[in-house]
Amino acid sequence: MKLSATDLSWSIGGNTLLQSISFEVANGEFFGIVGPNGSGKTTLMSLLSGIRKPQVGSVTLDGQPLSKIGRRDVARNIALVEQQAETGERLTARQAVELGRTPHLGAYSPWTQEDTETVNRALRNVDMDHLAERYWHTLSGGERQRLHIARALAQEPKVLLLDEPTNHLDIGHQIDLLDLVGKLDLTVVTALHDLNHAALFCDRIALMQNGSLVALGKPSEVLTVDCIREVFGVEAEVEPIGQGSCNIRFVPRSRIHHARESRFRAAS
Ligand SMILES: Nc1ncnc2c1ncn2[C@@H]1O[C@H](COP(=O)(O)OP(=O)(O)OP(=O)(O)O)[C@@H](O)[C@H]1O
Repeated sequence: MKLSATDLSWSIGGNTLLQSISFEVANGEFFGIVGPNGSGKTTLMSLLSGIRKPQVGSVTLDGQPLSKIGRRDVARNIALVEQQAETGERLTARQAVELGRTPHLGAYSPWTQEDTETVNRALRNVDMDHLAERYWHTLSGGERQRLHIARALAQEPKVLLLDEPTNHLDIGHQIDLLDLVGKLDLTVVTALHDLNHAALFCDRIALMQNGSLVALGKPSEVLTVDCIREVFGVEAEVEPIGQGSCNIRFVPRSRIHHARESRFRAAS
């Protein structure tokens, strides 16, 4: 399913959080949103998911404005994993994932064996099937995060929106999760902080700064030395590795100064 943002703006209390954002995410694309803290990634996600309504502009799903699609149909098509989602309920891991089936259930479509299988598959996909009967409050931050993803997978959406999905996960589960999500037959939009992960997994990247979209393209087109310096204030070496991807090596400022001084001492 194609997801489009056209001229999106959003303000609160006189502060402009998003300004004139436009892009299209193709069916099946893995699309990353990167940018420093406070650049507007979460705000953008909330508009793309329909949680917030744009004050200016529109979000469309296969050309149809979200505002014209009923809440239930939006939930059947779009799943959002929020950055700080919590549940205060006394639920087991399995019950938390079963909530993902809610948009598909109704008076004439009760729970079936197929729903159970969908939930089992989602639990297996995030490596949480062995903890399915554990209570939520007994699980670690990373295990809970994996369940949030499983709940979204159980929803069987066409578009998966992830706001920093690798938070709390160890490196093995970070890579497994992005790999899994990339292989699903879904349109994926994910906010990511790790630029190397964005470069490795995303087909294209949108770079945000102060509520504006400042670059859009393949990872190696967006994550250039100049762009990383300008937007993140960090020095880096970038090595293109083909197919629009790249490896980034960050260089702390103190080491740059140190290297320059060493060269100076060697020359004098
Ligand atoms: N309800 C609100 N009222 C006022 N300011 C807000 C509100 N929500 C967010 N902001 C501000 O808007 C800016 C963008 O926030 P947002 O959460 O979208 O950024 P982000 O890119 O997701 O940041 P992070 O990487 O830290 O998660 C921030 O400066 C934030 O403080």
